Amino acid sequence: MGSGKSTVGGLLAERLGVPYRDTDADIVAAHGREIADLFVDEGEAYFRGLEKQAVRVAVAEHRGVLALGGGAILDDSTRELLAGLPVVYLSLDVEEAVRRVGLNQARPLLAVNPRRQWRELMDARRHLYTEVARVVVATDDRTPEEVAQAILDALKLEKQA
Ligand SMILES: Nc1ncnc2c1ncn2[C@@H]1O[C@H](COP(=O)(O)OP(=O)(O)O)[C@@H](O)[C@H]1O
Ligand SMILES: O=C(O)C1=C[C@@H](OP(=O)(O)O)[C@@H](O)[C@H](O)C1
Ligand SMILES: [Mg+2]
Repeated sequence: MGSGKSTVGGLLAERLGVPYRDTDADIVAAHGREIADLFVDEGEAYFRGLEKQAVRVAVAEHRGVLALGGGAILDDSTRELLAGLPVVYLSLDVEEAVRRVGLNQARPLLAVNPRRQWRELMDARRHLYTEVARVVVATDDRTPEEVAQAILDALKLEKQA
């Protein structure tokens, strides 16, 4: 959360001349409810079920850049689905994450004590991000444009003619 997946994903797609898609946006569009409302009204487990399905559909039909929600890789079968794909892990440190999204109402998992919550989530997830990623790109001290360029360099990608 806050590493810039949704922001940089759009820029990267533009640079590559391919479509961009975000599974959180797909869930909101399909269910007509914001992510925070789904968490509060239905609970995290319900949201994770929708997310698992949204990732499946997007990976099957989308050809372009796909941004996932930060918790999508908690699901074993989602990690299996991502194996072999050019997955990018955008990293950042806790202080920068809190600056970007601390106490952000759209992110229910950070709504209370964001610094501690973010640190705990990362301690639990870091090994999963590393497991699924083909490349890791640090986003601290980089603009979204610089992050997009760093991804292109790391994956050795360029726009097709
Ligand atoms: N490299 C960056 N430097 C500074 N702010 C950023 C950067 N990338 C994203 N942001 C800002 O951080 C917030 C979270 O970005 P977002 O793309 O929604 O992250 P994610 O999808 O990983 O949670 C947004 O306000 C966005 O403008
Ligand atoms: O890390 C998480 O568990 C979550 C990350 C969010 O997406 P971003 O990573 O795009 O903020 C969103 O899916 C939801 O609030 C849960
Ligand atoms: Mg996002």
